[in-house]
Amino acid sequence: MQIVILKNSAEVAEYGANIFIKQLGKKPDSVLGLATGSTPVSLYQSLIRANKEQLISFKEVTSFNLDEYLGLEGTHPQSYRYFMNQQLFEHVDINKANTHVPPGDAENPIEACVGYEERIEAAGGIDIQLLGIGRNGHIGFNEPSSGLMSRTRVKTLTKATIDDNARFFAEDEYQPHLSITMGIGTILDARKVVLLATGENKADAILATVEGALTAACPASALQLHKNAVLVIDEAAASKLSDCDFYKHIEAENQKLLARLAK
Ligand SMILES: N[C@@H]1[C@@H](O)[C@H](O)[C@@H](COP(=O)(O)O)O[C@@H]1O
Repeated sequence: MQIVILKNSAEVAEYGANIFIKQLGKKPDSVLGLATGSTPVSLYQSLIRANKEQLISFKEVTSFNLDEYLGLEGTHPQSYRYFMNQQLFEHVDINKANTHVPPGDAENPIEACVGYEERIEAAGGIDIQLLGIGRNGHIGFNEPSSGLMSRTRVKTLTKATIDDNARFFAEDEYQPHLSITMGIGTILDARKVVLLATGENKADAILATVEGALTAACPASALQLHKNAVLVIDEAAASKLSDCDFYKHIEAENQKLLARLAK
């Protein structure tokens, strides 16, 4: 796991955005795995800017989002489809027909999950998957106890996640307690994974992800198995790691080596 510790959330967003900008420069028809939540919003803003400045194009991009609330239509303001339209898709030159979010209004959610996996496979698999992390270590909506090889399926949300996300719903509004989410196995199949985390309230989850055991109790710890996973985190999210200086030293050495090889 590559661990990049930066000063603040603005630097995290910029670093993360540059990974995606480079990816699209190298492969304009990339298959992107996208995420929702508040953490990736600034990264999406950087991508929108880069698109407007014609540094990158989304014309040939296909995208697959991690998850969706079960029971919400894509037009519902709290649905993740709506979020993606608002935060990214409507501001860049992407062909909306090539954007995929699990269907929260599927009549048969079980079949819809199988179909989602088939579409990812037909697109050639995900080149680069963006992730946030829940306070309990969830990725997508893979809550603690999720199978480490799981595929896209219906998942019940924990009370902690429902409470954390309650801020997005009005008090009298229906808040779903079920979701459709890519599985941990689906995420691990992506050729590259970029997890962003900022703020002190993510410090325990980051500690468990980086230094804890590989366990379904912390779904993000599965990234320890990934060949090409990078964690981009700020000082606050890194604050419980045992040796931040060592992680920073490794990263500085990595960068030196890359700079030497690029000459
Ligand atoms: N399903 C999403 C996750 O994909 C996201 O990582 C998490 C953290 O969100 P935030 O970035 O707002 O802390 O929230 C939700 O539960």
